Amino acid sequence: MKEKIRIYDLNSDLPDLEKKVVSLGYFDGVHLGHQKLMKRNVDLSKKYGYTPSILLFKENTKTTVKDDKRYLSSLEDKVEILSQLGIKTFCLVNFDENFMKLSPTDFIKTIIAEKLNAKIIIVGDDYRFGYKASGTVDTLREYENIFAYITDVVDFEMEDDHAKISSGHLRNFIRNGEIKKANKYLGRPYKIRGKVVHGKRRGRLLNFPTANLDLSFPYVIPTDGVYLTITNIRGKDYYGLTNIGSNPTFEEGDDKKIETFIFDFNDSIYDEDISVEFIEFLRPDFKFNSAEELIAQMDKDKENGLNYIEKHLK
Ligand SMILES: Cc1cc2nc3c(=O)[nH]c(=O)nc-3n(C[C@H](O)[C@H](O)[C@H](O)COP(=O)(O)O)c2cc1C
Ligand SMILES: Nc1ncnc2c1ncn2[C@@H]1O[C@H](COP(=O)(O)OP(=O)(O)O)[C@@H](O)[C@H]1O
Repeated sequence: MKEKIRIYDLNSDLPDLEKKVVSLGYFDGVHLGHQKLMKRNVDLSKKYGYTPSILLFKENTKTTVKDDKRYLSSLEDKVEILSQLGIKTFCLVNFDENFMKLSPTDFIKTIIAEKLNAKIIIVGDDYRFGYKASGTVDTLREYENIFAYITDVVDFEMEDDHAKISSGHLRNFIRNGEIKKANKYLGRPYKIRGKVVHGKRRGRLLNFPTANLDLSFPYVIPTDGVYLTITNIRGKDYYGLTNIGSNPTFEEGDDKKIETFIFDFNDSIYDEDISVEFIEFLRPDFKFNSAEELIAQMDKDKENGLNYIEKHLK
């Protein structure tokens, strides 16, 4: 069932005076740590009769990601996942010059108090805000009485080696092909979206047609190799094998491609929007000596994929 949500644009809509519990952060990937904040948000909203809400940026120009300009989730992905967790009002703001220049106290006064009418603010321990990220949890606490809100700080969720779960770690796990580990801390399979585009039309000749994906967003791309995946087409899920690489058997130095051979599927899906969820890394990408050797390996990949589904996913 689709959750009923509301979008409130801070740059163009009139201030929304509904009393809110607001989670603050960037929330790339909406991982288990982020999910803990949302659970707290929803619980407190229920208890006090406020609206479970979140403040998100309209653009993906977060400066703290530094040179790392790829992300785990688009705004659309975040809204989908967060609404399933019970967030009802999505407050969106441009991450522009004006916003970046707000001092911590101006951020509290204009954004938290005047525009959001936040009664409870939910953040993680390391939350920073305002010009040059100079505002901290202590700053939030300092102004609670003046602006009539309270600050609720949620503990970190930990990885098995006692590091805190972080979007940065998850981006690295995915880049290294450590899909299972990433999925564990995401709390769901890593998912990318895009449109199906034309390739070299070789797949059909090999008896392994592949849907080539043109990403709809600068997603973090898993390391080259073959993965067991779930492709969603027109609302239906299909298992399949996704190859990430530049087809070294056939061509050198070509652009990287993300292409999926979908099990039990036989239809034209050019130009359609699909999503691909990564379940398991099966093997690295190789340069084979011939198309026949590649086909023999793809047959084995299919068998391995089907065995994995039988053993772990049924
Ligand atoms: C399961 C699977 C595994 C693949 N593994 C490799 C590989 O190891 N090396 C390689 O050069 N190409 C690999 N490919 C990619 C094929 O070369 C590619 O699908 C084929 O050239 C078709 O390209 P096209 O979509 O442009 O028609 C793999 C494709 C699939 C579906
Ligand atoms: N089982 C399948 N898996 C992937 N694509 C399929 C499948 N069956 C049909 N198709 C269609 O065939 C196309 C892939 O054929 P292929 O010969 O690899 O062409 P291209 O090089 O243009 O990707 C896909 O984009 C899709 O429209």
